[in-house]
Amino acid sequence: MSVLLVYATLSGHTEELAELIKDRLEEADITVDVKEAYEAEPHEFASYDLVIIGTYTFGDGDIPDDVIDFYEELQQTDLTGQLFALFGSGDTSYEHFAGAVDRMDEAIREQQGMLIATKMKFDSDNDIQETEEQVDTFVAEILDARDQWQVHG
Ligand SMILES: Cc1cc2nc3c(=O)[nH]c(=O)nc-3n(C[C@H](O)[C@H](O)[C@H](O)COP(=O)(O)O)c2cc1C
Repeated sequence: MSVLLVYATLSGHTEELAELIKDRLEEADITVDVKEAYEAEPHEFASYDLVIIGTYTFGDGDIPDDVIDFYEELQQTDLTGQLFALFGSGDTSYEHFAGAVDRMDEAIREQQGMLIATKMKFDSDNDIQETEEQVDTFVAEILDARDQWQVHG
């Protein structure tokens, strides 16, 4: 079973989350390839059982500039049968908390991709304990859905 984890970060929160998620998955003997969004290509998704995408949010709940090319390409890719999990770092003081995660969710659904876990939004104000608890919940849901990966993998 193999996972592609694509992330984008500006100040490091999403990168930290990506590392925690990767570590937890590797502890469960899952191979994880990590790429930043600017170097990832949606046409590679089909080589993986699961694609995890993590993004921060910029502007007014928007996809950040360094994710735009990846996002637009994803919007033009047939994602039928492809499995995803989504997470992102944001700040609850903004009107659209982690809005880029919702934009990504919409794009994946429009292209017939499927989310296997509840999308996870992390508040950058959270302390490490709260963050680790959320990561554990997110990864547990992904691991619980492993049967679905095997069907598709
Ligand atoms: C100009 C600007 C706009 C932002 N807009 C939003 C927003 O609309 N919603 C949100 O949840 N966070 C927003 N943020 C907060 C970042 O998404 C948040 O700090 C996040 O943790 C950054 O992740 P990173 O450390 O991986 O770069 C904004 C930050 C900046 C600097």
